[in-house]
Amino acid sequence: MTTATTTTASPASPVSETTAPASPEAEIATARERIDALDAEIIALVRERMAVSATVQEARIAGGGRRVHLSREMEILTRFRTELGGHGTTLAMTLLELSRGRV
Ligand SMILES: C=C(O[C@@H]1C=C(C(=O)O)C=C[C@H]1O)C(=O)O
Repeated sequence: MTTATTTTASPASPVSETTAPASPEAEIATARERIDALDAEIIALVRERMAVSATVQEARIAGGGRRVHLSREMEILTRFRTELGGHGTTLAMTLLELSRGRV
């Protein structure tokens, strides 16, 4: 006969209770490693975005259209502003300039 095992939910905690508190220096070093990893991912994503954007632009130009599509850019600017505020607009403008050059 099998007996049911009961599990006790542990309280949500971002830090293990068995781990001693890290020194400020160790905490900073760990956080900076994560920042460096995130930055590497962001840079790879920006490069991928530039390549995908170039595909769209080349297809449109091959079809007789223009490189720039302003209403689509407005959608992107609005999304970034909605999510991130004024700096989101700045970030989106930089991404657009990286992706299609200066207009
Ligand atoms: C990639 C496109 O072409 C251009 C580049 C854009 C972008 O990088 O997001 C957006 C609009 C266009 O100016 C598109 O129309 O989707």
